[in-house]
Amino acid sequence: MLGRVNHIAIAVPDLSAATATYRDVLGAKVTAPQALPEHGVTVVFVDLPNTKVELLEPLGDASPIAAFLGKNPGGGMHHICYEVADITAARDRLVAGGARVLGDGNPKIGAHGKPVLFLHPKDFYGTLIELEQV
Ligand SMILES: CC[C@H](C(=O)O)C(=O)SCCNC(=O)CCNC(=O)[C@H](O)C(C)(C)COP(=O)(O)OP(=O)(O)OC[C@H]1O[C@@H](n2cnc3c(N)ncnc32)[C@H](O)[C@@H]1OP(=O)(O)O
Ligand SMILES: [Co+2]
Repeated sequence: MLGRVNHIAIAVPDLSAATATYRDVLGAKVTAPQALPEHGVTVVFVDLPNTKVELLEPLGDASPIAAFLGKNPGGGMHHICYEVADITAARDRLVAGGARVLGDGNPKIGAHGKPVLFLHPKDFYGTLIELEQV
């Protein structure tokens, strides 16, 4: 069911500072910020030879990552995104197996313009999983 790792996400308190660190200290290529109000975050992507790193900061006062940053004020690893070929088939298989799909269970369009879903971290060894249909 799982394909490539599409991205590893790091929640940060200050996206422009984190962008500057990845660009200037780590010498990486970083995309321009993308505001995603429907997801309550602003993101940038660090382009790497074999995957991406997503840096994200809260957007608006109902951000799903606010509590995470409250517990990790300096930032921290937030989620891993795996690619899947058929996100509804993956969701149905996961739900049948007892996994919790977050939100209303229907895929939403993510930063790459593709359908995404999130799986509860408590079902996957303390790791928030995002699935992206490619
Ligand atoms: C889609 C656009 C973009 C893209 O790539 O295209 C993105 O990736 S946007 C990413 C931001 N959106 C989301 O994260 C949506 C899914 N997340 C959620 O629904 C919430 O963040 C949730 C439910 C995972 C946690 O919400 P919250 O922290 O408010 O709830 P709790 O405090 O009750 O947390 C429950 C429990 O889980 C632990 N937790 C929370 N976040 C994480 C995490 N990222 N990784 C691991 N564990 C996490 C939290 O500490 C609580 O544990 P407990 O032991 O009970 O204290
Ligand atoms: Co993501």
